[in-house]
Amino acid sequence: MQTPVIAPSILSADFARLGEEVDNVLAAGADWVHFDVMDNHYVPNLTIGPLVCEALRRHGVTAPIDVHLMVEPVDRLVPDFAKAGASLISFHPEASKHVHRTIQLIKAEGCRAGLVLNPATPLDVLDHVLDELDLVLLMSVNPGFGGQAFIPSALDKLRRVRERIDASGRSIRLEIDGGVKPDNIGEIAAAGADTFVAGSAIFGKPDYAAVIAQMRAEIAKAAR
Ligand SMILES: O=C(CO)[C@H](O)[C@H](O)COP(=O)(O)O
Ligand SMILES: [Fe+2]
Repeated sequence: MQTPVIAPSILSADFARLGEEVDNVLAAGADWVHFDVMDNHYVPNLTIGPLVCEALRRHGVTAPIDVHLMVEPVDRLVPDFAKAGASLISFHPEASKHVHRTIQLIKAEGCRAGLVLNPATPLDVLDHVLDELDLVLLMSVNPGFGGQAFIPSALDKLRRVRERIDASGRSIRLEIDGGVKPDNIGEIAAAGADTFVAGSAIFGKPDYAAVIAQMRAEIAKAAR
């Protein structure tokens, strides 16, 4: 297993104090900042764009910023996020007319590229592009909102994507997003995830360090 990564979703942070919230969660042991971009078109919600990403970089955030684009169309925003300081950019195949081209665009802009599969998206979207990817992001809720319950069928899907990644021989991260909590993160890790997004489970508690430590302990237990 690659070194586990904990990527708190700032969707559940206090946006009025965003810089401080990100500083606090990174000081509490988080690895990446998961940055959810919603456009009220691909998903029925509206969040934040490149200006906020750039503001976090200007604030002094040096950790990887993991941009999850829930927008349609995708390509127009890729250079803006790259300039704003995104480290990874992931997108949904349904939102791009030319998935291979969008992956190449993200990489040409100097970012790592991820493809996001919704709960009902079949795995064959990975055919012909898996070798081009740095990350596969499996949604374990339908995209659009934080605080939803983990959909159990994501576990079997994780196992199947893990097999495909291992068979590819490449170091592609397998990220899970939606309803991840200390009490289910062990079985999620055992099913093959190595990168864990959690929004409400972390920002909904007063002690971020305690939740992150509990998550790491559960992941370590699952690896034994
Ligand atoms: O992409 C997302 C929603 O579309 C969020 O990253 C995700 O829902 C995280 O929130 P939580 O951990 O509260 O489920
Ligand atoms: Fe997300």
